[in-house]
Amino acid sequence: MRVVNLRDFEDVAREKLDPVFYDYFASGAQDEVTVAANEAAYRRLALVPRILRGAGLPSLATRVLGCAASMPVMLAPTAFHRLAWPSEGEAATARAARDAGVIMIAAMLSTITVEEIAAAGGTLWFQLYVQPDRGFTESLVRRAEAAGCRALVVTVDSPALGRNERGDRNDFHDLPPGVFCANLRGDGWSNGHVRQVVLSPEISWSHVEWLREVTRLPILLKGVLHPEDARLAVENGVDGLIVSNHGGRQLDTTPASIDRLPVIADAVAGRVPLIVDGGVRRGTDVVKALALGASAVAIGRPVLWGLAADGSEGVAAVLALLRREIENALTLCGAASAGDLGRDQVVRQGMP
Ligand SMILES: Cc1cc2nc3c(=O)[nH]c(=O)nc-3n(C[C@H](O)[C@H](O)[C@H](O)COP(=O)(O)O)c2cc1C
Ligand SMILES: O=C(O)C(=O)c1ccccc1
Repeated sequence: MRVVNLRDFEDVAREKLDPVFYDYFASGAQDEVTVAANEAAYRRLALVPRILRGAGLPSLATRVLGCAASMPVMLAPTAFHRLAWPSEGEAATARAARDAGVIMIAAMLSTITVEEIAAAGGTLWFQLYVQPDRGFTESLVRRAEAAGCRALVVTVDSPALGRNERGDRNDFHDLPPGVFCANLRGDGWSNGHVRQVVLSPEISWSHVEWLREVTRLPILLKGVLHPEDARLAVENGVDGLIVSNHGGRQLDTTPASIDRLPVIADAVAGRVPLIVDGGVRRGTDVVKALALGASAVAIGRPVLWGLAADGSEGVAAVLALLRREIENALTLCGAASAGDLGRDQVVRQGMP
């Protein structure tokens, strides 16, 4: 099959993957209302091009929290890459990210260690699920720092695990033999089994305050949907926000993340950069997010589809396709860069 866009990669991946692993990657919580909503919301937004601006070819390069990126797209943290590409897992993903010049957010629940991921040499941020054991949490932060990670992404939409019914039907509750949560192994605390990860309802702003003391890395909160929480985050010294519903995998029936971006952008009023993820599949989706106030987007599943299809080269192909689409969409919008886009260039389809 000839692969010409990001969605095509899902078809290739579905053919190659163990159906249980495919379901793990593709699925969301319960009725998967939010999974569908994330993509549907982009379709309901319309782009209004400006004309005759003589913008020339657009420039995609950007900086987010001091990190240079060749385009405003990063790799969202996703667990368990060795389920998609058993031989190398996250190492293959990290090479593609490095070669494309994009930021990879390494998941705490990676199947090789953060040090092994960092060995690729690209720009890495580290995603953390705060564990009730503060000593253990701090040791993870120190490892991420020592490995050269440039920001800490604290996932805050997971006071419990979402109810994944495809996983229940498939009886998929732990990793296959030989695959582990590599960062959680070998210090006596854990042997790397998924069940030992605590998604705790006790995590609160006090943990964010504590992390602020523990590390000098920029801290982003991932999974913000309420503007009041965005305001509180800024007041608590957070450096950036990821507007996200976890790709519809946590609380089902949350709004599409792109539909929350404008209210959150109003609440933070430019004080910290915003990243949005969930349902980004097209260059036009990226342009809509940028016009509505995002500094960058993050992509989750498309990276896993590329990885499952062809390892590092598959991820590289996904990023190359998306880059071309963003360039094309910006050009057709009359914009020389993201900064040229106005919020007035995104309207609701069907509205004037
Ligand atoms: C298979 C899979 C595993 C994920 N694992 C994590 C994780 O460990 N930590 C986290 O913060 N988000 C995790 N996410 C959520 C992603 O970071 C991101 O929010 C989401 O995938 C974006 O939606 P998209 O897949 O539609 O691009 C995961 C998502 C998927 C699909
Ligand atoms: O699958 C996920 O989305 C995820 O974030 C997660 C959380 C806990 C264990 C495994 C994966």
